[in-house]
Amino acid sequence: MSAEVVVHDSAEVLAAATAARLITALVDAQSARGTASVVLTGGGTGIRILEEVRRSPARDAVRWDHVEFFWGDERFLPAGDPERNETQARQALLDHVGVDPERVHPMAASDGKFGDDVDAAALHYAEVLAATARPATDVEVPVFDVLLLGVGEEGHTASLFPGTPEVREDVRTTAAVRDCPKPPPTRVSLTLPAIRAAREVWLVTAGAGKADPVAAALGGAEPAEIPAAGAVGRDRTRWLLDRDAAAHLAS
Ligand SMILES: O=C1O[C@H](COP(=O)(O)O)[C@@H](O)[C@H](O)[C@H]1O
Repeated sequence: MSAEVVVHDSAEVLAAATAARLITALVDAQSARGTASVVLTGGGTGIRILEEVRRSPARDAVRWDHVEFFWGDERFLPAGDPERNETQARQALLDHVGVDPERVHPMAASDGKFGDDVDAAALHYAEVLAATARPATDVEVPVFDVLLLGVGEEGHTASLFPGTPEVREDVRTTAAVRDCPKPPPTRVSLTLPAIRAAREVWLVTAGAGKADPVAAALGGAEPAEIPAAGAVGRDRTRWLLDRDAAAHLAS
């Protein structure tokens, strides 16, 4: 199944249009199944999308207390640290809509019950995912309706970086990641098998610095070299880009 590519004029339009898509996808999932399940991403574009959802009057079409929230990756920092993806997502959206705290599933913080043991934190998140998995899935994760991902300048997605053992992981659903080239160095990430279990994977990125990894991923790069190339959904894979990020795609 080939990926869909949508190019918007600017990073602002990309964020607003993706927010509109996300609201619609959540409403559609709730109409079909009662609840919706979304995996959030960090990064500049990912958080801007959540801010656009917050600003949209259409956000009230979503039953936010019937949305299950997960994260694709987390920076392993103390709770409430401004660099944590969870902190940023809460400030951008989750603190402003009526979420059910029981349905919000952040990855552990470095001052939480596992202390600074990032392996234990990653293992625990795999257990959280398995606990909400449906029996029908072959990978022990919930069937995510939409899994949002960013793309790094070197091709990373979630916290799966090029040339690392974590991007080659083919059994476990989460990984502890150390020595990341992008700070902070210690993180927890979903693995590619967990990402590929989602119904829809949306890779959302903007800026000229992303043009090379985007072109490489869509040109068929090996996931071990460009991890974003390995992020595909069961039903749909969407690349949502601004013009700068799409600049090196063949027209
Ligand atoms: O560190 C991270 O970076 C990526 C990409 O972020 P961006 O600011 O370059 O868009 C993001 O996808 C990931 O969740 C985050 O932890």
